[in-house]
Amino acid sequence: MSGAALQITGVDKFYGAVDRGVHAVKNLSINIEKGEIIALLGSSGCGKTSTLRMIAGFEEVSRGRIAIDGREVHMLPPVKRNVAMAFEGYSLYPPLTVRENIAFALKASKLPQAKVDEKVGDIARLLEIEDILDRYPSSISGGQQQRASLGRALVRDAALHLLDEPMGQLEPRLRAVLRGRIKHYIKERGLTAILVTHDQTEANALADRIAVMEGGVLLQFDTPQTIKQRPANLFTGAFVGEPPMNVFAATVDFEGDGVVFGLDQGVQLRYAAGEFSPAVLGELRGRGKVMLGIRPYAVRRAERGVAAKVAVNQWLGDQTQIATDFAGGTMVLVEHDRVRLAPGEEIGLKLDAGALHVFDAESGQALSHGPELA
Ligand SMILES: Nc1ncnc2c1ncn2[C@@H]1O[C@H](COP(=O)(O)OP(=O)(O)OP(=O)(O)O)[C@@H](O)[C@H]1O
Repeated sequence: MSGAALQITGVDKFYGAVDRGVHAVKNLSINIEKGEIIALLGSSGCGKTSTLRMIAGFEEVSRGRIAIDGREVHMLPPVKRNVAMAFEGYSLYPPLTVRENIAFALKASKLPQAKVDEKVGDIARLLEIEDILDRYPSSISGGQQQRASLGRALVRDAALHLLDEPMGQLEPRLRAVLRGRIKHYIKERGLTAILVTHDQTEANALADRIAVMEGGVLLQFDTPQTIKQRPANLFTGAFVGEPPMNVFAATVDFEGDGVVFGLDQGVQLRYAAGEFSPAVLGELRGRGKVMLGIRPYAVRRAERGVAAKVAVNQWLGDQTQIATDFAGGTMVLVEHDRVRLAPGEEIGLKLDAGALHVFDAESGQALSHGPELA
């Protein structure tokens, strides 16, 4: 069973009757290696919390199997699964101080008191909660409770650390600082962690691999870089990346030695056939329609490019985001310098073949990324 820390095989979750209730997680299979940090990423209601709760044992598995460290656990209660959890609603014990709450998690390890004190001190420093260690949960803020709960989970020795939106209540500066520290802490100790988040920055910063979910279905499970550069489908392409990928419906035609994508309002994007591999050309041939995606960072201004009209131009202090009216929709581009363009100005856009993502018009499955097949 090699180094698999977690194996989820064909798992379904129904709330209510099997096959009739709410189908929250659909035929999920996923393997996680020891020492990996995984993010379950998706919009509200996509099934990520249900997945985490099934791993923890707070929700029953309707179908399928879950194994931790090679041992099937889906029939076991939470305490028998050897998992440490920081869950919203999995609250601190009110009669114990923050220090006692965190130390309590170390009870089973039977460490000498000095060692317990050291561990509690270390994690409190890391999470910036040293000053509230002797306070009770009812007298600290939501963000402090969240960090205390995270500390309680992280100090524990466990096969899996499950973190549900662990920094959701923290302000952005603290969240950014803690992300780096938590990642370092987890990696240094070789822990295996699964994080639920709807914040892609958090997923990108913390995770070795991201599982993108939508409608209870796992859409892609890969490194942050691959998900950005080679999204497996239109949903992932549009969901991951900020600002989001520009997406346009297009017809495909072959004219002479070239490929022509026809967009709304008669806009045509023309490419030499040589800009795509023969396999991509084969994939495009015979397809009436596709969806085209291009990231805002990859859209370039060019005098003789395709016409677009500036709608909104915003300088964000470190980048300019320009939204243009283009082919009956909106094409957003990002430049690193400050760009002075007024709304209503006409500009030309260049969409390099190398930056085009082509998706099937019906299924949304990726067909090609730049010149290569998906
Ligand atoms: N106890 C429940 N009873 C019935 N349906 C539920 C229950 N819990 C979740 N669901 C439904 O299951 C689906 C998945 O919910 P889940 O909480 O797993 O999503 P999520 O991606 O974690 O969302 P969020 O980010 O909002 O927490 C949703 O349609 C939700 O309404």
